[in-house]
Amino acid sequence: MATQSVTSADNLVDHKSHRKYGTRDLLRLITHYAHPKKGLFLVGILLSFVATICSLSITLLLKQFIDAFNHGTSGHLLVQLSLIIVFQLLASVSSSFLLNYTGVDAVSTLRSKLWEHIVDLPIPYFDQNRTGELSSRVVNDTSTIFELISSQFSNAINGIISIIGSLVLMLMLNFKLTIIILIIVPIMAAIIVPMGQILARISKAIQKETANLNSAAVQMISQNRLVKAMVAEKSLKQQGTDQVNRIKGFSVNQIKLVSILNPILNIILLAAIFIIIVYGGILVQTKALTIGSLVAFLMYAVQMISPLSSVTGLVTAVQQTVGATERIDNILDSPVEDKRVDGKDLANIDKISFDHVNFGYQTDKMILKDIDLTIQQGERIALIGESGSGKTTLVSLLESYYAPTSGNLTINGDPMVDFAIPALRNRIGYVSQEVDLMPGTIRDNLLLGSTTAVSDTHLVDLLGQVGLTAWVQELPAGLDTDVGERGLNVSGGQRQRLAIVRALVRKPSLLILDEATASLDNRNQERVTELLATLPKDLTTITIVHRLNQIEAYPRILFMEHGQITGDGNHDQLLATHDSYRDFYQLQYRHG
Ligand SMILES: Nc1ncnc2c1ncn2[C@@H]1O[C@H](COP(=O)(O)OP(=O)(O)OP(=O)(O)O)[C@@H](O)[C@H]1O
Repeated sequence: MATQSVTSADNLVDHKSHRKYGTRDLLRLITHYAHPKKGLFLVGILLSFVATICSLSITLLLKQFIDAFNHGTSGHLLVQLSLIIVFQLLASVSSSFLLNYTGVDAVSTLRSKLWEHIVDLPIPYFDQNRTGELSSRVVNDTSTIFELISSQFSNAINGIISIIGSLVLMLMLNFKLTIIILIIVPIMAAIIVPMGQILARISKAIQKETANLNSAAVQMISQNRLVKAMVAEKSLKQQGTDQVNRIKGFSVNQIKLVSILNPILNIILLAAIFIIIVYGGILVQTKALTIGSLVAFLMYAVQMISPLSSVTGLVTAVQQTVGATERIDNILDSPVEDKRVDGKDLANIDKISFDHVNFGYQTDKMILKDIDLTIQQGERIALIGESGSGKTTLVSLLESYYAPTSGNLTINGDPMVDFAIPALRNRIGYVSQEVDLMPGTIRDNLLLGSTTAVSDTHLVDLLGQVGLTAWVQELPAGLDTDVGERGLNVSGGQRQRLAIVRALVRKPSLLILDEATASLDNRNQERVTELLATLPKDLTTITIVHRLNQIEAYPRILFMEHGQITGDGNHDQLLATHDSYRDFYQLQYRHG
C-alpha cells in the first residue's frame, strides 16, 4: 500500500526564513506585483521626468524674463512661461496619477494574493499562528508597502530628477555659487541620514507594537464573553492601556526628532540662501551675474535642497518596509494545502479502514496509537472517551486536515491520499466542536461552499428535522435573516443544529458530529438522536458523544483511551466486558 504522508507533523513547522532580508527582497516583491502595469509605471516615471524638467525650465524662463524686463521684450517669454506652466501641470498630474495607480494596483494584487494564500494554508499552519498576527499581515503590512510605493516612491523619484537637474543648471549658471551649495548639502546629509536611521528604528518599533495592538484587539473582541464571565475587564483594560502607551512612547520620540530635525534643516537652508544672496549680490554688483541668474540660482537651490529629505526619507521608508516584506514573504512561502487536484473522484464512501495508524502533532509525541478500525457504509457509531483521548484528532484525519504519521488510512480500499481533497471533503459532512456561523444570512450559512442549487423546500425540510422550522419562521426575514457577526445572535444549540443542516445539505456519505450535542438541552439532544435514526440508511455517521443518556441508541460504540481504541461494541457488550467503559458510564450517571 502507498505510504501516506503530506500534512504530517514534520510539515507543521513554520517556514520562517532565517536569512537576512534586505532592500533587494522588497524590490523583488514590488516589481513582481507591479509587473503587469510596468508600462503605465514607466510612462508615469517619464511624465514625472517631463514635469521636473518643465519646472526647472520655468525657473530658467523666469531668469530670462527678469533679465529682459528692462528691455521691454518680455511678452513672448510670458506666453512661453504660461504654456510651460500648463504643460508642467498636466505632466505632474498625470504622472502622480499613474505612479499612484500602479502602486494601488500592485498592493491590491498583493493583498488579494495574500488573502487567497491564507485561505489555502493547511490547518496545521493555523494551529501555529495567531489570528491577530495573520490579520495584521493582510491589513497593516500591506498598508506599509502601499504607503511606500504610492507616495514616498513617486516623491523620491521626482526628488532625484529635481536634484540632478537643479545641480546641472546651477553649475551652468555659476560654478562658485554651486560650490557653496555643494558644501552645505553634505552638512545637511550628515544630519538627515543618522537622524533618519533613528527614525527608521522608531518607526519599526511603532509598526511592531501596532501589530501587537491589532492582535490583542482581535483577541479582546472575540473573547469578550470570556472576559466578562471572568470579570477580567480591569486587567484587560490595563493591558490595552499599556499597549497603547508603548506605541505612544515611541510616537512621542518620533515627534521630538521630527520637531528638532525640520527647524534645523530650515535654518541651514536659510543660511545657504543668506550666503547665496550676499555672495550673489556682490557678483551682481560686479556684473559677474545678472539679477535674473541670481533669482534662478536661488530657486534651483531650493529645488535641489527641498527634495533631499524625501529622498533620504525613501531610504528610511525602504528600511521600515523590509520588515513587512519579510513577514508577508514568510506567509507566501508557506506551502498551501495540497488539494491533490489530480487525485481520484469519490462518488461514495463504502468503507473506511484504519490500518495500524499512528499520528502525532509533533513527531516525538504520538496522540493516536496503533488505530485498527474498519467502518462500513451505513454504520451509526458513537465515539466516546476521556477528554484528550484523541477523538477529535481521529476524525480530523478523516477530513484530511492531517495525515497519519505512519500506518494506512484507506477509503473503499484505496489510500486516502489518492483522493482529491475537494472530492473527499464534499462526501463528508463535518460538524466541528466549535460551531461558528459565517457573517451573512441563514441561507448563506446553510449553503456555504455548496455548488449545486438547493431549493428552499429542501432547506425547510432539513430545518424541520432538527426542530428549527418555527424558529426560522419567526425570524424577521426567515432564511434571509442576517445571523450577525460570528453568529452571536444565534444560541449555541441553534448554531449546532444549523451546522448539522449545513452538513446535510451537501448530501454526504459520512456525517461526523464532533460533540454536536454537547450544548444541546435534553429535548434537542433527543431530537438530534431521532434525526440520526431518520437519516438515509446508507449514510454513515460518527458522533463524538459526551453525554451518555442516549448512548443505547448507537449500535456501535468506540471507546478511546490515551489515543487507543480499547472498546468496540454496543452498549450492553461494553457494559458487560469493558471495565473502563463501565466506570465511565457509571460515573456520568452517578453525577447525573
Ligand atoms: N492542534 C494541536 N496541536 C498539538 N496538540 C494538539 C492539537 N490538537 C489537540 N492536541 C492534543 O491532542 C490530544 C488529543 O486531543 P483531542 O482534541 O483529539 O482530544 P478529544 O478526545 O477530542 O478531547 P475532548 O473530548 O476534550 O475534545 C490532546 O492532548 C491535545 O492537547
